[in-house]
Amino acid sequence: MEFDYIIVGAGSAGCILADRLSESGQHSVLLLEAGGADSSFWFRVPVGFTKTYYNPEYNWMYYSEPEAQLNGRQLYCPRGKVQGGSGSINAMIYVRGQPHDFDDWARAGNPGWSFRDVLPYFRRVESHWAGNTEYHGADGKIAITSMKDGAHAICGTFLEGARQAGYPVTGDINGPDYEGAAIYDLNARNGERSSSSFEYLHPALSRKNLRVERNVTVRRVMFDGKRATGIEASRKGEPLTFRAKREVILSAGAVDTPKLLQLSGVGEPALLAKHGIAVQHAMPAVGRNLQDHLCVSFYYRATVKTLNDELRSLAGKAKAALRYLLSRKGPLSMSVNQSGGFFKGDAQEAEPNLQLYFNPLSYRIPKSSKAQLEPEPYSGFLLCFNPCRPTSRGSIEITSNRVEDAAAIRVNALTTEKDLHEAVQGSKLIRKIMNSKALRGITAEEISPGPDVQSDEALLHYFRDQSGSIYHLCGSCAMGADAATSVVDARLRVHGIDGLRIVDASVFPNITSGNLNAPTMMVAEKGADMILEDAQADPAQASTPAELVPV
Ligand SMILES: Cc1cc2nc3c(=O)[nH]c(=O)nc-3n(C[C@H](O)[C@H](O)[C@H](O)COP(=O)(O)OP(=O)(O)OC[C@H]3O[C@@H](n4cnc5c(N)ncnc54)[C@H](O)[C@@H]3O)c2cc1C
Repeated sequence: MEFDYIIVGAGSAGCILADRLSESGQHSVLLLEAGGADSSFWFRVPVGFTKTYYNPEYNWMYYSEPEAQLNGRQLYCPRGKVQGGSGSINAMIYVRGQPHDFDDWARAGNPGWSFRDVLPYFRRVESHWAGNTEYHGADGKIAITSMKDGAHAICGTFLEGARQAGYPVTGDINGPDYEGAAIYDLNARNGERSSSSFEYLHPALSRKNLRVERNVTVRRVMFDGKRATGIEASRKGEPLTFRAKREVILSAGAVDTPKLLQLSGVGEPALLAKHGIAVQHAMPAVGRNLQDHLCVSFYYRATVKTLNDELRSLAGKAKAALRYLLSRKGPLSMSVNQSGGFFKGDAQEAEPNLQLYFNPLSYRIPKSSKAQLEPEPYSGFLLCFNPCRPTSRGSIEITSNRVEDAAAIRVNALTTEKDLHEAVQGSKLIRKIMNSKALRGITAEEISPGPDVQSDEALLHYFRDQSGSIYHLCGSCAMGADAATSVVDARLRVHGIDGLRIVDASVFPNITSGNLNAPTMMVAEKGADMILEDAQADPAQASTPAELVPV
Protein backbone atom coordinates (compact mmCIF):
# COMPACT_ATOMS: atom_id res chain seq x y z
CA MET A 1 0.00 0.00 0.00
CA GLU A 2 1.24 3.46 -0.85
CA PHE A 3 0.77 6.73 1.05
CA ASP A 4 2.16 10.22 0.58
CA TYR A 5 3.48 10.28 4.15
CA ILE A 6 4.22 7.47 6.58
CA ILE A 7 4.66 8.57 10.21
CA VAL A 8 6.32 6.08 12.55
CA GLY A 9 5.13 6.49 16.16
CA ALA A 10 1.88 8.06 17.40
CA GLY A 11 3.52 9.90 20.30
CA SER A 12 3.47 13.53 21.39
CA ALA A 13 4.93 14.59 18.02
CA GLY A 14 3.45 11.91 15.73
CA CYS A 15 -0.18 12.68 16.64
CA ILE A 16 0.29 16.37 15.77
CA LEU A 17 1.93 15.51 12.44
CA ALA A 18 -0.86 13.09 11.52
CA ASP A 19 -3.45 15.80 12.09
CA ARG A 20 -1.60 18.63 10.36
CA LEU A 21 -0.48 16.62 7.29
CA SER A 22 -3.98 15.20 6.69
CA GLU A 23 -5.84 18.45 7.47
CA SER A 24 -6.11 19.79 3.91
CA GLY A 25 -7.34 16.48 2.51
CA GLN A 26 -4.66 16.74 -0.19
CA HIS A 27 -2.26 14.14 1.18
CA SER A 28 -2.69 10.52 2.17
CA VAL A 29 -1.16 9.82 5.58
CA LEU A 30 -0.40 6.57 7.38
CA LEU A 31 0.35 6.67 11.12
CA LEU A 32 1.91 3.52 12.60
CA GLU A 33 2.02 2.83 16.33
CA ALA A 34 3.46 -0.17 18.16
CA GLY A 35 1.07 0.27 21.10
CA GLY A 36 -2.73 0.19 21.27
CA ALA A 37 -5.45 2.80 21.72
CA ASP A 38 -5.60 5.28 24.63
CA SER A 39 -9.18 4.35 25.47
CA SER A 40 -8.75 3.53 29.17
CA PHE A 41 -10.20 6.09 31.60
CA TRP A 42 -6.79 6.24 33.32
CA PHE A 43 -5.24 8.08 30.36
CA ARG A 44 -7.67 10.94 31.07
CA VAL A 45 -6.95 11.31 34.81
CA PRO A 46 -3.78 13.24 35.72
CA VAL A 47 -2.83 10.81 38.53
CA GLY A 48 -3.50 7.96 36.06
CA PHE A 49 0.23 8.03 35.28
CA THR A 50 0.81 5.84 38.34
CA LYS A 51 -1.25 3.09 36.64
CA THR A 52 0.95 3.09 33.54
CA TYR A 53 4.29 3.76 35.20
CA TYR A 54 5.20 0.05 35.51
CA ASN A 55 2.63 -1.38 33.09
CA PRO A 56 4.22 -3.22 30.13
CA GLU A 57 0.96 -3.03 28.20
CA TYR A 58 1.36 0.73 27.79
CA ASN A 59 5.01 1.32 28.62
CA TRP A 60 8.25 0.11 27.01
CA MET A 61 9.81 0.15 30.53
CA TYR A 62 13.40 0.63 29.40
CA TYR A 63 16.40 0.69 31.73
CA SER A 64 19.75 2.32 31.08
CA GLU A 65 23.00 0.40 31.16
CA PRO A 66 24.72 0.54 34.58
CA GLU A 67 25.90 4.14 35.08
CA ALA A 68 29.48 4.27 36.41
CA GLN A 69 29.08 7.71 38.04
CA LEU A 70 25.82 6.66 39.74
CA ASN A 71 27.36 3.80 41.70
CA GLY A 72 26.66 1.38 38.85
CA ARG A 73 22.87 1.85 39.03
CA GLN A 74 20.58 1.40 36.06
CA LEU A 75 18.16 4.30 35.51
CA TYR A 76 14.52 3.52 34.89
CA CYS A 77 13.43 5.05 31.55
CA PRO A 78 9.67 4.64 31.05
CA ARG A 79 8.41 5.44 27.50
CA GLY A 80 4.83 5.43 26.32
CA LYS A 81 3.77 2.45 24.17
CA VAL A 82 0.27 3.57 23.31
CA GLN A 83 -1.45 6.12 21.10
CA GLY A 84 -0.22 9.45 22.44
CA GLY A 85 3.16 7.91 23.35
CA SER A 86 4.91 9.31 26.42
CA GLY A 87 2.42 12.20 26.26
CA SER A 88 -0.26 9.69 27.34
CA ILE A 89 1.64 8.47 30.41
CA ASN A 90 3.45 11.59 31.57
CA ALA A 91 2.92 13.84 34.60
CA MET A 92 1.43 16.66 32.46
CA ILE A 93 3.61 19.54 33.70
CA TYR A 94 3.67 22.13 30.94
CA VAL A 95 6.98 24.02 30.76
CA ARG A 96 8.36 25.41 27.52
CA GLY A 97 11.95 25.94 28.67
CA GLN A 98 13.95 29.17 28.67
CA PRO A 99 14.45 31.43 25.63
CA HIS A 100 18.21 30.84 25.51
CA ASP A 101 17.59 27.08 25.11
CA PHE A 102 16.25 27.73 21.61
CA ASP A 103 18.69 30.54 20.84
CA ASP A 104 21.35 27.87 21.44
CA TRP A 105 19.57 25.59 18.93
CA ALA A 106 19.90 28.37 16.33
CA ARG A 107 23.52 29.06 17.34
CA ALA A 108 24.32 25.37 16.76
CA GLY A 109 23.75 25.98 13.03
CA ASN A 110 19.97 25.79 12.82
CA PRO A 111 18.47 28.93 11.30
CA GLY A 112 14.78 29.37 12.12
CA TRP A 113 14.95 27.82 15.61
CA SER A 114 15.75 30.81 17.86
CA PHE A 115 13.23 31.61 20.61
CA ARG A 116 11.67 34.39 18.53
CA ASP A 117 11.31 31.90 15.64
CA VAL A 118 9.70 29.15 17.71
CA LEU A 119 7.44 31.35 19.86
CA PRO A 120 4.65 31.42 17.21
CA TYR A 121 4.61 27.60 17.27
CA PHE A 122 4.33 27.47 21.06
CA ARG A 123 1.46 29.94 20.76
CA ARG A 124 -0.13 27.76 18.09
CA VAL A 125 -0.05 24.70 20.38
CA GLU A 126 -1.71 26.45 23.34
CA SER A 127 -5.10 27.49 24.61
CA HIS A 128 -3.44 29.17 27.57
CA TRP A 129 -5.12 30.35 30.79
CA ALA A 130 -3.53 33.79 30.28
CA GLY A 131 -5.39 34.20 26.97
CA ASN A 132 -4.03 35.67 23.79
CA THR A 133 -0.84 37.62 24.59
CA GLU A 134 2.54 38.22 23.00
CA TYR A 135 3.77 35.09 24.81
CA HIS A 136 0.69 32.88 24.81
CA GLY A 137 -1.91 31.55 22.42
CA ALA A 138 -5.63 31.25 23.14
CA ASP A 139 -6.74 29.22 20.11
CA GLY A 140 -4.44 26.19 20.20
CA LYS A 141 -5.56 22.59 20.59
CA ILE A 142 -3.75 21.86 23.89
CA ALA A 143 -5.48 23.37 26.93
CA ILE A 144 -3.06 24.84 29.49
CA THR A 145 -4.45 25.19 33.01
CA SER A 146 -2.72 26.79 35.98
CA MET A 147 -2.74 24.85 39.25
CA LYS A 148 -2.87 28.16 41.14
CA ASP A 149 -6.50 27.71 42.14
CA GLY A 150 -6.27 24.17 43.44
CA ALA A 151 -2.67 23.80 44.64
CA HIS A 152 -2.27 22.57 48.22
CA ALA A 153 -1.83 25.34 50.82
CA ILE A 154 1.78 24.38 51.60
CA CYS A 155 2.74 25.24 48.01
CA GLY A 156 2.06 28.84 49.08
CA THR A 157 4.48 28.28 51.99
CA PHE A 158 7.08 27.13 49.46
CA LEU A 159 6.65 30.32 47.40
CA GLU A 160 6.98 32.43 50.55
CA GLY A 161 10.04 30.46 51.67
CA ALA A 162 11.75 31.00 48.30
CA ARG A 163 10.97 34.72 48.51
CA GLN A 164 12.43 34.92 52.03
CA ALA A 165 15.56 33.12 50.79
CA GLY A 166 16.05 35.90 48.24
CA TYR A 167 14.59 34.41 45.07
CA PRO A 168 11.93 35.88 42.80
CA VAL A 169 8.42 34.49 42.67
CA THR A 170 6.81 34.39 39.24
CA GLY A 171 3.17 34.13 38.23
CA ASP A 172 4.00 32.53 34.88
CA ILE A 173 6.97 30.21 34.41
CA ASN A 174 6.19 30.15 30.68
CA GLY A 175 6.11 33.95 30.36
CA PRO A 176 8.82 36.60 30.00
CA ASP A 177 9.67 36.40 33.75
CA TYR A 178 10.43 32.70 33.84
CA GLU A 179 12.89 32.88 36.76
CA GLY A 180 11.77 32.09 40.30
CA ALA A 181 9.38 30.06 42.39
CA ALA A 182 6.12 29.25 40.61
CA ILE A 183 2.96 27.21 40.63
CA TYR A 184 3.18 24.94 37.60
CA ASP A 185 0.90 24.81 34.56
CA LEU A 186 -0.72 21.59 33.45
CA ASN A 187 -1.80 20.45 30.01
CA ALA A 188 -5.34 19.70 31.15
CA ARG A 189 -8.87 20.54 30.02
CA ASN A 190 -11.45 20.57 32.82
CA GLY A 191 -9.31 18.28 34.94
CA GLU A 192 -8.57 15.78 32.14
CA ARG A 193 -5.35 15.15 30.21
CA SER A 194 -5.07 17.39 27.17
CA SER A 195 -2.63 15.29 25.12
CA SER A 196 -1.75 15.55 21.44
CA SER A 197 -3.62 12.26 20.94
CA PHE A 198 -6.86 13.49 22.53
CA GLU A 199 -6.71 16.99 21.03
CA TYR A 200 -5.13 16.53 17.59
CA LEU A 201 -5.50 12.90 16.56
CA HIS A 202 -8.88 11.85 17.94
CA PRO A 203 -10.83 14.58 16.09
CA ALA A 204 -8.96 13.71 12.85
CA LEU A 205 -9.62 9.97 12.95
CA SER A 206 -12.66 10.13 10.67
CA ARG A 207 -10.72 11.69 7.78
CA LYS A 208 -10.69 9.50 4.68
CA ASN A 209 -7.08 10.40 3.87
CA LEU A 210 -5.72 9.42 7.32
CA ARG A 211 -5.15 5.83 8.30
CA VAL A 212 -3.96 4.82 11.77
CA GLU A 213 -2.58 1.32 12.33
CA ARG A 214 -2.04 0.35 15.97
CA ASN A 215 -0.17 -2.65 17.35
CA VAL A 216 2.14 -2.45 14.34
CA THR A 217 5.87 -2.51 15.05
CA VAL A 218 8.05 -0.85 12.43
CA ARG A 219 11.17 -2.93 11.83
CA ARG A 220 13.15 -0.81 9.37
CA VAL A 221 13.05 1.88 6.71
CA MET A 222 13.38 0.71 3.09
CA PHE A 223 15.58 2.55 0.61
CA ASP A 224 16.16 2.86 -3.11
CA GLY A 225 19.76 4.10 -3.16
CA LYS A 226 19.77 7.24 -1.02
CA ARG A 227 15.99 7.66 -1.04
CA ALA A 228 13.65 6.32 1.66
CA THR A 229 10.79 4.52 -0.09
CA GLY A 230 8.76 2.97 2.71
CA ILE A 231 8.92 0.77 5.74
CA GLU A 232 8.81 -2.86 6.78
CA ALA A 233 6.72 -3.65 9.82
CA SER A 234 4.91 -6.49 11.51
CA ARG A 235 1.74 -7.12 13.49
CA LYS A 236 1.72 -10.23 15.68
CA GLY A 237 4.51 -11.71 13.56
CA GLU A 238 2.75 -11.05 10.26
CA PRO A 239 5.05 -9.02 7.95
CA LEU A 240 3.69 -5.78 6.47
CA THR A 241 5.14 -3.40 3.90
CA PHE A 242 4.05 0.18 3.27
CA ARG A 243 5.40 2.50 0.58
CA ALA A 244 5.83 6.25 0.91
CA LYS A 245 5.43 8.42 -2.13
CA ARG A 246 6.79 11.56 -0.54
CA GLU A 247 8.34 10.94 2.87
CA VAL A 248 8.89 8.58 5.76
CA ILE A 249 8.84 10.54 9.03
CA LEU A 250 10.34 8.97 12.15
CA SER A 251 8.58 10.08 15.36
CA ALA A 252 9.39 7.04 17.51
CA GLY A 253 11.05 9.12 20.26
CA ALA A 254 14.60 9.64 21.50
CA VAL A 255 15.26 5.92 22.13
CA ASP A 256 13.51 4.22 19.23
CA THR A 257 14.12 6.69 16.39
CA PRO A 258 17.93 6.25 16.45
CA LYS A 259 17.41 2.52 16.99
CA LEU A 260 15.24 2.29 13.84
CA LEU A 261 17.82 4.23 11.83
CA GLN A 262 20.58 1.86 12.97
CA LEU A 263 18.42 -1.19 12.20
CA SER A 264 17.93 0.33 8.73
CA GLY A 265 21.67 0.61 8.10
CA VAL A 266 22.00 4.32 8.90
CA GLY A 267 24.56 4.85 11.64
CA GLU A 268 28.10 4.23 12.78
CA PRO A 269 29.54 1.58 10.37
CA ALA A 270 31.40 -0.31 13.11
CA LEU A 271 28.22 -0.64 15.21
CA LEU A 272 26.22 -1.82 12.19
CA ALA A 273 28.95 -4.32 11.24
CA LYS A 274 28.97 -5.71 14.80
CA HIS A 275 25.31 -6.66 14.36
CA GLY A 276 25.56 -7.85 10.75
CA ILE A 277 23.68 -4.90 9.25
CA ALA A 278 24.72 -3.66 5.81
CA VAL A 279 25.60 0.03 5.71
CA GLN A 280 22.98 2.01 3.81
CA HIS A 281 24.39 5.36 4.80
CA ALA A 282 27.32 5.90 7.15
CA MET A 283 26.29 8.38 9.82
CA PRO A 284 28.23 8.21 13.11
CA ALA A 285 26.06 10.87 14.81
CA VAL A 286 22.99 8.58 14.96
CA GLY A 287 22.37 7.74 18.63
CA ARG A 288 25.05 10.14 19.92
CA ASN A 289 24.39 13.35 21.91
CA LEU A 290 21.79 11.72 24.20
CA GLN A 291 20.74 14.00 27.08
CA ASP A 292 18.43 13.75 30.07
CA HIS A 293 17.50 15.50 33.29
CA LEU A 294 18.59 13.77 36.50
CA CYS A 295 16.62 14.61 39.60
CA VAL A 296 17.05 13.88 43.31
CA SER A 297 14.42 14.23 46.06
CA PHE A 298 14.77 15.56 49.60
CA TYR A 299 12.03 14.15 51.92
CA TYR A 300 10.54 16.06 54.86
CA ARG A 301 8.22 15.31 57.77
CA ALA A 302 5.78 18.19 58.23
CA THR A 303 4.26 19.77 61.32
CA VAL A 304 1.09 20.50 59.34
CA LYS A 305 -1.25 18.31 57.32
CA THR A 306 -0.14 17.56 53.75
CA LEU A 307 -1.66 15.65 50.85
CA ASN A 308 -0.32 12.49 52.50
CA ASP A 309 -3.03 12.91 55.13
CA GLU A 310 -5.74 13.39 52.51
CA LEU A 311 -4.75 10.48 50.28
CA ARG A 312 -3.31 7.87 52.64
CA SER A 313 -6.44 6.16 53.91
CA LEU A 314 -8.95 4.26 51.82
CA ALA A 315 -11.64 6.72 52.88
CA GLY A 316 -9.42 9.65 51.84
CA LYS A 317 -8.75 8.08 48.45
CA ALA A 318 -12.48 7.42 47.97
CA LYS A 319 -13.33 11.01 48.91
CA ALA A 320 -10.80 12.42 46.43
CA ALA A 321 -12.04 10.02 43.72
CA LEU A 322 -15.66 11.02 44.31
CA ARG A 323 -14.76 14.71 44.20
CA TYR A 324 -12.92 14.14 40.93
CA LEU A 325 -15.78 12.14 39.41
CA LEU A 326 -18.40 14.74 40.40
CA SER A 327 -16.52 17.97 39.69
CA ARG A 328 -13.18 17.13 37.98
CA LYS A 329 -11.54 19.06 40.84
CA GLY A 330 -9.33 18.23 43.82
CA PRO A 331 -5.92 16.51 44.07
CA LEU A 332 -6.73 13.88 41.41
CA SER A 333 -7.25 16.64 38.82
CA MET A 334 -3.69 17.90 39.35
CA SER A 335 -0.13 16.76 38.95
CA VAL A 336 1.83 15.68 42.02
CA ASN A 337 4.37 18.33 40.99
CA GLN A 338 2.35 21.39 41.90
CA SER A 339 5.03 24.02 42.41
CA GLY A 340 8.73 24.61 41.80
CA GLY A 341 10.42 26.80 39.26
CA PHE A 342 13.71 27.88 37.68
CA PHE A 343 16.46 29.11 40.03
CA LYS A 344 20.04 30.35 39.78
CA GLY A 345 22.26 28.11 41.90
CA ASP A 346 24.63 31.05 42.13
CA ALA A 347 23.96 34.75 41.56
CA GLN A 348 26.75 34.72 38.94
CA GLU A 349 24.85 32.29 36.68
CA ALA A 350 23.74 34.01 33.46
CA GLU A 351 20.43 32.11 33.45
CA PRO A 352 18.53 29.95 35.95
CA ASN A 353 20.40 26.63 35.93
CA LEU A 354 18.35 24.52 38.36
CA GLN A 355 14.71 23.41 38.21
CA LEU A 356 12.87 22.66 41.46
CA TYR A 357 9.73 20.65 42.23
CA PHE A 358 7.90 21.13 45.51
CA ASN A 359 5.35 18.35 45.97
CA PRO A 360 2.80 18.72 48.81
CA LEU A 361 3.08 14.99 49.45
CA SER A 362 5.78 12.34 49.69
CA TYR A 363 5.06 9.09 47.90
CA ARG A 364 6.25 5.95 46.21
CA ILE A 365 4.90 4.15 43.15
CA PRO A 366 4.99 0.40 43.91
CA LYS A 367 6.60 -1.65 41.13
CA SER A 368 3.39 -3.15 39.83
CA SER A 369 1.18 -2.80 36.78
CA LYS A 370 -1.75 -2.19 39.18
CA ALA A 371 0.10 0.47 41.17
CA GLN A 372 -1.49 3.55 42.60
CA LEU A 373 0.02 6.49 44.39
CA GLU A 374 1.12 5.40 47.90
CA PRO A 375 1.74 8.37 50.21
CA GLU A 376 4.30 7.87 53.00
CA PRO A 377 2.68 7.00 56.37
CA TYR A 378 3.23 10.45 57.92
CA SER A 379 2.49 14.10 57.09
CA GLY A 380 5.20 14.71 54.54
CA PHE A 381 6.30 16.58 51.46
CA LEU A 382 9.27 16.56 49.16
CA LEU A 383 11.46 18.99 47.31
CA CYS A 384 13.58 17.89 44.37
CA PHE A 385 15.86 19.51 41.83
CA ASN A 386 17.52 18.78 38.56
CA PRO A 387 20.22 20.72 36.72
CA CYS A 388 18.56 22.40 33.71
CA ARG A 389 21.25 21.98 31.07
CA PRO A 390 23.55 19.05 31.90
CA THR A 391 26.62 18.84 29.67
CA SER A 392 27.21 15.07 29.90
CA ARG A 393 26.40 13.29 26.64
CA GLY A 394 25.25 9.70 26.27
CA SER A 395 24.22 7.31 23.50
CA ILE A 396 21.64 4.93 22.10
CA GLU A 397 22.95 1.78 20.41
CA ILE A 398 21.24 -1.29 19.04
CA THR A 399 22.12 -4.53 20.82
CA SER A 400 21.20 -6.85 17.92
CA ASN A 401 19.69 -6.67 14.44
CA ARG A 402 16.17 -7.34 15.79
CA VAL A 403 13.65 -4.64 16.65
CA GLU A 404 12.40 -6.82 19.54
CA ASP A 405 15.65 -6.27 21.47
CA ALA A 406 15.79 -3.00 23.43
CA ALA A 407 18.56 -0.57 22.58
CA ALA A 408 21.39 0.11 25.04
CA ILE A 409 20.73 3.48 26.73
CA ARG A 410 23.81 5.17 28.16
CA VAL A 411 23.15 8.53 29.82
CA ASN A 412 26.81 8.89 30.96
CA ALA A 413 25.54 11.01 33.81
CA LEU A 414 27.91 13.22 35.84
CA THR A 415 30.81 12.89 33.41
CA THR A 416 31.60 16.62 33.31
CA GLU A 417 32.86 19.01 36.00
CA LYS A 418 29.83 21.28 35.47
CA ASP A 419 27.38 18.43 36.09
CA LEU A 420 29.24 17.33 39.23
CA HIS A 421 29.27 20.92 40.48
CA GLU A 422 25.53 21.40 39.88
CA ALA A 423 24.65 18.15 41.67
CA VAL A 424 26.06 19.73 44.85
CA GLN A 425 24.88 23.27 44.05
CA GLY A 426 21.26 22.09 43.69
CA SER A 427 21.38 20.26 47.02
CA LYS A 428 22.61 23.42 48.73
CA LEU A 429 19.86 25.46 47.06
CA ILE A 430 17.25 23.11 48.53
CA ARG A 431 18.76 23.41 51.99
CA LYS A 432 18.90 27.22 51.67
CA ILE A 433 15.23 27.49 50.72
CA MET A 434 14.22 24.95 53.37
CA ASN A 435 16.07 27.09 55.94
CA SER A 436 13.69 30.01 55.32
CA LYS A 437 11.42 31.05 58.19
CA ALA A 438 8.28 30.03 56.29
CA LEU A 439 9.43 26.50 55.51
CA ARG A 440 11.09 25.93 58.90
CA GLY A 441 7.66 26.73 60.30
CA ILE A 442 6.06 23.66 58.69
CA THR A 443 9.00 21.23 58.92
CA ALA A 444 9.56 18.71 61.71
CA GLU A 445 12.65 17.08 60.19
CA GLU A 446 14.50 16.26 57.00
CA ILE A 447 14.06 12.52 56.64
CA SER A 448 16.29 12.04 53.66
CA PRO A 449 19.17 12.65 53.07
CA GLY A 450 19.00 13.79 56.73
CA PRO A 451 21.01 16.19 58.91
CA ASP A 452 24.17 14.04 58.85
CA VAL A 453 24.62 14.65 55.13
CA GLN A 454 26.32 18.06 55.00
CA SER A 455 29.67 18.06 53.20
CA ASP A 456 29.93 18.49 49.43
CA GLU A 457 31.22 14.94 49.24
CA ALA A 458 28.26 13.56 51.19
CA LEU A 459 25.74 15.54 49.13
CA LEU A 460 27.33 14.27 45.91
CA HIS A 461 27.25 10.73 47.26
CA TYR A 462 23.51 11.15 47.95
CA PHE A 463 22.97 12.33 44.35
CA ARG A 464 24.99 9.43 42.93
CA ASP A 465 23.00 6.97 45.04
CA GLN A 466 19.46 8.36 44.79
CA SER A 467 19.02 10.45 41.62
CA GLY A 468 16.84 9.20 38.80
CA SER A 469 15.84 10.14 35.29
CA ILE A 470 12.83 12.41 35.05
CA TYR A 471 12.21 10.95 31.62
CA HIS A 472 13.47 13.75 29.39
CA LEU A 473 15.62 11.72 27.00
CA CYS A 474 16.39 13.73 23.87
CA GLY A 475 19.08 14.79 21.39
CA SER A 476 19.98 11.35 20.00
CA CYS A 477 19.41 12.41 16.34
CA ALA A 478 20.42 16.03 16.75
CA MET A 479 19.66 18.82 14.33
CA GLY A 480 22.72 20.63 12.94
CA ALA A 481 24.52 21.81 9.83
CA ASP A 482 27.37 19.28 9.87
CA ALA A 483 26.56 15.71 8.80
CA ALA A 484 29.57 14.47 10.80
CA THR A 485 28.13 15.64 14.12
CA SER A 486 24.37 15.83 13.53
CA VAL A 487 21.65 13.72 11.92
CA VAL A 488 19.06 16.14 10.52
CA ASP A 489 19.31 19.60 9.00
CA ALA A 490 17.32 22.62 10.15
CA ARG A 491 14.33 21.38 8.09
CA LEU A 492 14.53 18.06 9.98
CA ARG A 493 15.64 16.13 6.86
CA VAL A 494 18.16 13.32 7.46
CA HIS A 495 21.47 14.49 5.98
CA GLY A 496 22.29 12.80 2.69
CA ILE A 497 19.02 10.87 2.35
CA ASP A 498 15.95 11.97 0.41
CA GLY A 499 12.42 11.42 1.67
CA LEU A 500 13.37 10.82 5.31
CA ARG A 501 12.68 13.22 8.17
CA ILE A 502 12.75 13.03 11.97
CA VAL A 503 10.20 14.91 14.03
CA ASP A 504 10.39 14.14 17.77
CA ALA A 505 12.48 14.86 20.87
CA SER A 506 15.52 13.19 19.34
CA VAL A 507 16.24 16.24 17.14
CA PHE A 508 16.90 18.63 20.07
CA PRO A 509 20.52 19.83 19.65
CA ASN A 510 20.60 20.60 23.41
CA ILE A 511 18.13 19.65 26.09
CA THR A 512 15.76 22.45 27.07
CA SER A 513 15.81 23.75 30.65
CA GLY A 514 12.37 22.41 31.58
CA ASN A 515 10.09 19.48 30.88
CA LEU A 516 10.07 18.16 27.35
CA ASN A 517 6.50 17.69 26.17
CA ALA A 518 5.85 21.35 25.29
CA PRO A 519 8.99 21.80 23.16
CA THR A 520 8.36 18.41 21.48
CA MET A 521 4.87 19.54 20.46
CA MET A 522 6.34 22.83 19.23
CA VAL A 523 8.84 20.89 17.07
CA ALA A 524 5.93 18.88 15.62
CA GLU A 525 3.91 21.99 14.72
CA LYS A 526 6.95 23.58 13.07
CA GLY A 527 7.97 20.32 11.41
CA ALA A 528 4.48 19.93 9.91
CA ASP A 529 4.71 23.44 8.44
CA MET A 530 8.07 22.66 6.84
CA ILE A 531 6.84 19.36 5.38
CA LEU A 532 3.78 21.06 3.88
CA GLU A 533 5.88 23.96 2.51
CA ASP A 534 8.22 21.48 0.83
CA ALA A 535 5.22 19.63 -0.66
CA GLN A 536 3.92 22.88 -2.09
CA ALA A 537 7.29 23.63 -3.62
CA ASP A 538 7.29 20.18 -5.25
CA PRO A 539 3.74 19.49 -6.44
CA ALA A 540 5.01 16.95 -9.00
CA GLN A 541 4.43 14.09 -6.61
CA ALA A 542 1.06 15.22 -5.32
CA SER A 543 -1.64 12.61 -4.83
CA THR A 544 -4.61 12.52 -7.13
CA PRO A 545 -7.87 12.14 -5.19
CA ALA A 546 -8.17 8.58 -6.51
CA GLU A 547 -5.03 7.68 -4.65
CA LEU A 548 -6.40 8.73 -1.29
CA VAL A 549 -6.93 5.64 0.73
CA PRO A 550 -10.28 4.58 2.07
CA VAL A 551 -10.10 3.77 5.79
C1 LIG B 1 6.56 8.87 33.07
C2 LIG B 1 6.85 10.13 32.30
C3 LIG B 1 6.57 11.37 32.87
C4 LIG B 1 6.83 12.54 32.16
N1 LIG B 1 6.41 13.74 32.67
C5 LIG B 1 6.46 14.85 31.90
C6 LIG B 1 5.84 16.05 32.32
O1 LIG B 1 5.20 16.13 33.38
N2 LIG B 1 5.94 17.14 31.50
C7 LIG B 1 6.62 17.10 30.31
O2 LIG B 1 6.70 18.13 29.63
N3 LIG B 1 7.22 15.96 29.90
C8 LIG B 1 7.12 14.84 30.64
N4 LIG B 1 7.65 13.67 30.17
C9 LIG B 1 8.41 13.68 28.90
C10 LIG B 1 7.54 13.82 27.63
O3 LIG B 1 6.30 13.17 27.79
C11 LIG B 1 8.30 13.22 26.43
O4 LIG B 1 9.56 13.85 26.34
C12 LIG B 1 7.56 13.42 25.11
O5 LIG B 1 6.27 12.85 25.20
C13 LIG B 1 8.34 12.77 23.96
O6 LIG B 1 7.59 12.84 22.78
P1 LIG B 1 8.07 12.08 21.45
O7 LIG B 1 7.04 12.38 20.42
O8 LIG B 1 9.48 12.43 21.17
O9 LIG B 1 8.07 10.52 21.81
P2 LIG B 1 6.89 9.59 22.40
O10 LIG B 1 5.75 10.44 22.89
O11 LIG B 1 7.53 8.68 23.39
O12 LIG B 1 6.37 8.80 21.14
C14 LIG B 1 7.04 7.76 20.48
C15 LIG B 1 6.00 6.77 19.96
O13 LIG B 1 6.62 5.89 19.03
C16 LIG B 1 6.15 4.58 19.25
N5 LIG B 1 7.16 3.64 18.74
C17 LIG B 1 8.41 3.44 19.21
N6 LIG B 1 9.03 2.49 18.47
C18 LIG B 1 8.16 2.10 17.50
C19 LIG B 1 8.22 1.16 16.43
N7 LIG B 1 9.32 0.41 16.19
N8 LIG B 1 7.12 0.99 15.64
C20 LIG B 1 6.00 1.74 15.85
N9 LIG B 1 5.89 2.64 16.86
C21 LIG B 1 6.96 2.83 17.67
C22 LIG B 1 5.98 4.52 20.76
O14 LIG B 1 5.14 3.44 21.16
C23 LIG B 1 5.40 5.90 21.06
O15 LIG B 1 4.00 5.91 20.99
C24 LIG B 1 7.44 12.48 30.86
C25 LIG B 1 7.73 11.24 30.29
C26 LIG B 1 7.43 10.06 30.99
C27 LIG B 1 7.74 8.74 30.34
